[in-house]
Formats: sequence, structure tokens, C-alpha cells
Amino acid sequence: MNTEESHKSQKPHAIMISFHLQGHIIPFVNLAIKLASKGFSITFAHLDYIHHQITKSHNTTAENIDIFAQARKSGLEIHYTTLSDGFPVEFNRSANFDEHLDSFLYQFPDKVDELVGKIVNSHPGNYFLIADTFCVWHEKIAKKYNLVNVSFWTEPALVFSLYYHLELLRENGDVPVNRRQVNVDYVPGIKSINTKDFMSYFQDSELHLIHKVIFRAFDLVKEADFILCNTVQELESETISALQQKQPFYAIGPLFEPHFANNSVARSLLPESNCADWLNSKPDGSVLYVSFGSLAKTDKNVIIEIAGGLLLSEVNFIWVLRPGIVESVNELLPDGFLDSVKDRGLIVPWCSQIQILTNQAIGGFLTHCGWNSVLESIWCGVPMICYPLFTDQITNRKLVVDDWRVGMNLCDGESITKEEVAEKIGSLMSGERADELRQEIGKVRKTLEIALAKDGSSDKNFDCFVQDVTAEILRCEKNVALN
Ligand SMILES: O=c1ccn([C@@H]2O[C@H](COP(=O)(O)OP(=O)(O)O[C@H]3O[C@H](CO)[C@@H](O)[C@H](O)[C@H]3O)[C@@H](O)[C@H]2O)c(=O)[nH]1
Repeated sequence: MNTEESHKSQKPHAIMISFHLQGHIIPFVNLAIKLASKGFSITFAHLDYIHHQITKSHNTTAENIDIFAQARKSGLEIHYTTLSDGFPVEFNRSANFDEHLDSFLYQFPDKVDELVGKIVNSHPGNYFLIADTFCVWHEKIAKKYNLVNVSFWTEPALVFSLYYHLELLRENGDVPVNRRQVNVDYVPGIKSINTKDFMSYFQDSELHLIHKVIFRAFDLVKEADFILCNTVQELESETISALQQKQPFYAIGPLFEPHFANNSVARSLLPESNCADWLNSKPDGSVLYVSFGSLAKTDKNVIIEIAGGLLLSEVNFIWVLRPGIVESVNELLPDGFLDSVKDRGLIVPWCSQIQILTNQAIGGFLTHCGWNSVLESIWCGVPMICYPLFTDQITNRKLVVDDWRVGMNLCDGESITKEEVAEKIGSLMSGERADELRQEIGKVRKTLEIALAKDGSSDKNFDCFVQDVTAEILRCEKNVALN
């Protein structure tokens, strides 16, 4: 067999270097499983400290645990490795955010280079690279090792398109957003969007390192060979079609764990509290789930007003109060709150959100509009009250409330009050508005279901990507052989 034939006979092998945030890790792991189930080989790498956090939260002390061992037993070819981000495992990255980000930008790419070099030089193979769009190293490394470069986007296509057209928005004076709110109708594939709905990084007039990373990532994504997006074609068809005029762009979402099977691959960075017994004791549709995801921070005042609203609303609730959601505050909740709600409220630091949302007792979700939460809530047919805090959440709210009408805003005015919180919770959980939202979310859920089913858009797009990336890998190999 000559070299070309031998490469042709090998499966494509994706090198997937995971991004360090929970909302990115979950769909990235799901992507790895999905690709492996299509017959690809995968080498999946987590950062050392993320690996450490995952093993700790899953109550195992074995540092060398392989999170894909179960998946491999089921026949999937997923190798697992870790790499350092240059800091000790115990280094407090959020307290030293800029130092961490600076190293991510300037030093971390060398670590990735070293790992990728080691992998591609260890065995010949049809390697290619998949990395989160926010990574700023893949283009250089893909070039160095002659690898097909796939960028994975974990937010809606709408948000992708806005970042993608940053220069156009700047030229028109609409980024950074000034006090004047205007409707923008000149971005290809976006009919109209008000500047108030732009991501928080477009609202800031002062630029920090984080802006530099994001904006640089969107310069580099223009060099990617393929872009995978965790969204659904039918939900964002015009935006996606316009992006497809520029680059190969595939809507392959929502990327869920296959049938939400029992967590066979550990993904959670925090230990999950078990809420099943408590939830099972509550009537169907009677519980509000409250969570602001893994990253967002807010003020103590917001927590106090939400607590007050929950108290006034008299509904059952599970509230994920993640450690660190409010900085440097020990006593978050108002005096006497826990006692007053002890029969109808459960407060936990973290849980398996998907297990909660799929429980019949859940009737509504008060969410920060993280993209995974939005997709999961729709999938489970649970209408939302939206309280976006930063980044894409602000833009995602527009999709949920204004475009798809499967949720309502928590605040109509500038500030949050417990009376309004209680009123919104009341109308989300029962009554005419609740029925309308449930009906609409049923329709959107159906769209997701059809997209994921055999020959649905996400299913077909995924297969199309598999074919296209395979062809491109072989084309690259051939070019190398010819040179
Ligand atoms: O107690 C909890 C809370 C959350 N989750 C899961 O954690 C993920 C959270 O993701 P997401 O809802 O997207 O929120 P963030 O963690 O805030 O995600 C970040 O990443 C997302 C994808 O890029 C962005 O849309 C968000 O704005 C950004 O903050 C979801 O899969 C949840 O199911 C749990 O399992 N248990």
C-alpha cells in the first residue's frame, strides 16, 4: 500500500483541545462522542486543572482517571489526555483573571503546539484539529502541522454573525454601543436587531484583554476550514445562509448527551446535588428552576430581590446558588428566608440541570440565557423567565423572548424588584400567558426534535460535515505528498 492508500484507509482523527469553561466543555464533549460514533478517532485533551476539578467533583481521588473510559468500552475510539495551561492546578484563575487570560493569549499556544506535535509525530494518521472559536491558536498550529482547522461555536449563529461583522458595525458607528439605541438592518442575514440586544462586549466603551481575545478570535475564525455551530438551521436560517456565503458553516445542534444517558462521561466541574427525591414529591409543573449557569456574577441586591420574589410568589422552587455568584459575600440570603421557604424551596450549589429540567415537576426556568440552558429548556418544553447578565446572554434573550416567544423578561424596567419578580413568576407558572408560552415552546421543541431526527437538518448537516472534512483531509494529504 502506498502512503496515499494507507491514509485513505485510516479514519479521520480529530485532535480536540477543550476550552476551560463549563458551558463550552459540555457541548464539546458531546461533539467528541458524536464524531466518534460516526467512526472518527478522537484525541480529547482537557487542561490539567479542569481534569482535576472534574475528578474532584465526581468524588474520585484517582488522578489518572480517564473520563472517556466508559465511552471507549462502548466501542468509541476516544483517547484522553491532559495539558497544562502553565499554572499550577491550585492557582486561582478567576482571582487572577487578567494574568490567566494573558497567558492564554501568549504562552498557552506553545503548550498546545507541543501536544499537537507529539500526537501527530507519534503515529501517522489523518489528523485534523477542532477547537473552540474563542481559542486564538488553532489557525497557527493547523498551518504548522498541515491540519484541517475546524472551529466550534457554542453560541447562536446570530451572535457569531455579529462578532463576525464587527468591522462593519464599527464603520457604521454602532459598536461600541452608545446611549442612542438604534435598529441595525445592514448585517447580512440579520433582518433587524436593536443595539441594546448586542452582546455585552459590544456595549463596553473601554476595551480590556477579554475584548482583545474575542475580537482576535473572530479575525482568526475567517481562516478556519469549517465552522460547526451548536444551533438549529430552521431557528436561524437566514443568518446561517448568509454565513454560508462566506465560509463552510454547519448548524449541528443541539448537541446533547445521547438520549441524556446516565452521565457516562464526566463533564461537571462542581459536585451535583441530588434533587430527584425532593422533585418527585412535588406536583407536575409546580416547580420553578432558577439558575444563572456556571460563570455569571451578579450583585447581592439581585439575589435579595429574587429571594423576595420567590417568597411572595408562593411557588415551589429549586435555586442553584453557585459559590462565587456574588463576589466576597458570605451571607447572601435575607434573614429568615430559608425558614420561610423550607417546605417549598430547595437551594443547592450545583446540580445536574438536565435531570432537573426533564423532571415532570418543573414548570418554568428563571435563567440567565446561557445558550446551553436555552437549548436544554426548549428541549424539555420548559418556558423561561429571562435575566441575562452578560456576553451572548443579552442577545440570546432576544431570540427567546422577541423572536421565538418561548419566554418573558424578568424586568421590564431598569432595575429588579421583588414585586415584579413575583408577578413574572406567577404568570410563567399558570394562567393564560403560561399556556401561550407552553404552546409556543412545544412548537420550537418540535423543530429541534425534527432537526435531530434521521434526515433532519442537524442530522444531515452533521453527515455533510463528516463527508466534507474527510474529503478535505485527503486533499491536504495529497497536496503534501505531491510537494
Ligand atoms: O447547576 C447547574 C447549572 C448548569 N448546569 C449545566 O451547565 C451548562 C451551563 O451552560 P450555559 O447555560 O450555556 O451557561 P454558562 O455556564 O453561563 O455558559 C457560558 O457559555 C455559554 C456557551 O458559550 C454561553 O452561552 C454563556 O453565556 C456563557 O456564560 C448547561 O449545560 C447546564 O445544563 C448544570 O449541569 N448544573
